[in-house]
Amino acid sequence: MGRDHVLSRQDIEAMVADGHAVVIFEDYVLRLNKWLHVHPGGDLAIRHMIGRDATSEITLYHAAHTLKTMKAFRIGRKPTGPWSNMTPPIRATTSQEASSTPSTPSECSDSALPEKGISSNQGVNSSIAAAELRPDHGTALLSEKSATADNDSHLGACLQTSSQPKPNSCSRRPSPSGALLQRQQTPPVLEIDDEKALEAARLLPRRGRKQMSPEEYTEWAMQQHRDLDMGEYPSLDHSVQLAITERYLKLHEDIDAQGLYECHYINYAKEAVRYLTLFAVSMFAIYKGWYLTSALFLGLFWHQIMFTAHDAGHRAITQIFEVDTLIGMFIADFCCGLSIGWWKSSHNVHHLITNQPEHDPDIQNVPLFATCPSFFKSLRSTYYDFTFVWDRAADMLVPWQKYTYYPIMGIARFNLYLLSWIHVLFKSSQLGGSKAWWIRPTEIVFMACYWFLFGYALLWRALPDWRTRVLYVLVSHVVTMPLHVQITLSHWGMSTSDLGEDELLCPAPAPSPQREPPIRPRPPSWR
Ligand code: HEM
Repeated sequence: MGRDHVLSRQDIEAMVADGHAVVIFEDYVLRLNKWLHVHPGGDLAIRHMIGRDATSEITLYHAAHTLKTMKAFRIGRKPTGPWSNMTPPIRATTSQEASSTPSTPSECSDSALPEKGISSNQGVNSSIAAAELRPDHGTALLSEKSATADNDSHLGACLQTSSQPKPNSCSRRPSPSGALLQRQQTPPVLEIDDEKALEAARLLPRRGRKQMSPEEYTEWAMQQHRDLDMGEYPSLDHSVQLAITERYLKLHEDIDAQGLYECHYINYAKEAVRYLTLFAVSMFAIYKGWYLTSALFLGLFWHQIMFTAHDAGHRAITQIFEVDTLIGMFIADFCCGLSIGWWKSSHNVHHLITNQPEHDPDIQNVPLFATCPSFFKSLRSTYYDFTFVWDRAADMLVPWQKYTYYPIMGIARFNLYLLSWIHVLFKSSQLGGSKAWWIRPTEIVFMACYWFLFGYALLWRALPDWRTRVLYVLVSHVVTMPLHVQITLSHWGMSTSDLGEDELLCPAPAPSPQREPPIRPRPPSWR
């Protein structure tokens, strides 16, 4: 079978079901099984795209010469017409949670159900799908199943996988023009076994919050968020999402035409002067014995220079993978003791699957903070391959998060040291070895240099006593707090609802310097 042979949707679905890493890129189907573990962008970046049209993501993240090499992975053409995204297997366990339908009256809402008994294993407002409660509660209730009975067919249609387009509609979100649009893809069919939970979920809106069990409350709160998003943001209808993509592309073209993507290296030179001044003042203060002043300026130096590390991590300075990674490594690992490899691997996943509680490492902070109700049930992180259990510590700490947030941000840098070392020492780096083989060993050397210079030469040799050393460490690290606050506040306040595979996650500009990779285009300005 030639590489130009058109594969049917069924063929592609079968390959995904058989565990093949298959993605769509432009008109072609790529099979990346052997590439997954050597991919310089990490295997998770690809796993989140399996069964999806990854044209935007691939175009955005790769250099022009890399894009040309993609041909080697072609196994055929995709069917003509727009590709309806499947749920990647890595998200399959949580896709049930994405199967929400608006709880406002619609053919799929409670009001469309028989008043009593809902008979239906099938006909539950899928909000309960997210009530995949903790196994230790013995209430992991939900399983995927096809709709069977004829009289439930409508309700079943409300709960189909997004990879199984059905003519029946679940979505009743208005289009920007105000017309009711039909969702082309619909969420999974679920079987609910536990009558109590079923009934509880059905009654949620009618009961006071205080009367709810923790599981009911969690489910209710998650549904509130989904409802809010369904009302606030553009319709999930394919044409609307496509229009958003086109507007992003237009924006990209305009920015490009105005030369705003061009990297003016002189600006980095000016930045460098600023960084070096801060560093020089810090060293001068040490020389003079003004230790806390020195700590203050060292903290300011770390705070400022990380912005350039961020650009380098996005390959946004020279656009050459090796050069930008080396710049990032010098700044992050050598000057600041933090792993750019860790940052790249987690930050790229963050941009590919922004603010989805199970997948985006940037919002996984239980037991210290919970940024959305999904964390109230124990949640497995696909990034850390670790379950964030909602335990007694979370029960105690999270209610106080509005008070603990700033103090914890003050010492957040210590956590970054820890994550960096865990990344370089214990994880077989999530950036695959092909083009990135040298990153991990170089990082270990650079980070060791940092600790030699900061830990030994500065703290141990240059400072007079332990009291000064402790104060120096605290002041220099707390000064960087605004950086952590800025980053976390800009993310944590945004929507975390998973609205399913129809939601646009990525606009599609081509690689250019000084630009952020894809984000969820959630600002209402697109309406
Ligand atoms: C689902 C599809 C894919 C996604 C989402 C993806 C994502 C990424 C990401 C996030 C990076 C890191 C960029 C950076 O650190 O600057 C990267 C780098 C890279 N990826 Fe992929 N990738 C995909 C498929 C592929 C394929 C099929 C190839 C095969 C040629 C490939 C080859 C590379 C290379 C060589 C790099 C290093 C940067 C470069 O040279 O452009 N990727 N990718």
